Amino acid sequence: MRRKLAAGNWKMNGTAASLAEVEALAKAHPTPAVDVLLCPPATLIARMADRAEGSAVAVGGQDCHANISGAHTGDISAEMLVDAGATHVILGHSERRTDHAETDAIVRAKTEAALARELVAVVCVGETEAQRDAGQTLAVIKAQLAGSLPDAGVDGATTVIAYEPVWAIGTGRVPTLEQIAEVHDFIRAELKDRFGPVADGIRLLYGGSVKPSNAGDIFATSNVDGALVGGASLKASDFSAIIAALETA
Ligand SMILES: O=C(CO)COP(=O)(O)O
Repeated sequence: MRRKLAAGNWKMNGTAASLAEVEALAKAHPTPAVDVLLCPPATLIARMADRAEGSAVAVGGQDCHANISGAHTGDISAEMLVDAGATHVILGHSERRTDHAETDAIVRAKTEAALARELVAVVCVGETEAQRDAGQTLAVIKAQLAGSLPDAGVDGATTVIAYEPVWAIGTGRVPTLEQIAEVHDFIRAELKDRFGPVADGIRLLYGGSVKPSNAGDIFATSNVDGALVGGASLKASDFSAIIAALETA
């Protein structure tokens, strides 16, 4: 049985004042029936980890470098994330793939670095609108999974996959439940093909315009084990409602 996961990605949002949201969230869910994760910008990781200590809220990064240290101005290593108190890291988000030209090979190298430092890797895949319109969705997901995941170390304890259709991120547009189920079932089958029975333990998150109003339906969908939430994770009240929907799904 996979334990469900509600993950929030704050992206480039949040300052010290935002940490009050973490305290509110921790207070609202002292013993949640699902895992809860918040991934703030790098500047807030250590402070958020301090505030979340002793609570059920885990803290993660939004990216890490493939190397452990060195001359990489502006970058952060997996080891530094661990040192700051992170237990997870989002890798290969479509905004990183676009803004920083991250290829599948780069995402794979970063994932290897994360797994080597025992960070749970939340690896993101998802098609653009043009790719969906061209009927390429499953082929795109297949290639991203094949290229972004390492051969060794991937299992339910170490790795989470987030399916985030690029056209659904921040747009208020959500795929139909059938479309979500099709992709999630496909991802599960691909993971089983490559990794065998351990693939059954890998959580599959849906991401893209998840709100309190649509979370219940999405969480009832085949092979959806939680969500990677952007905008609606910034306010404790919204994210809390999504956590509650996941707890009762
Ligand atoms: O990209 C996302 C999470 O990583 C989704 O963002 P939104 O929930 O704001 O659409």
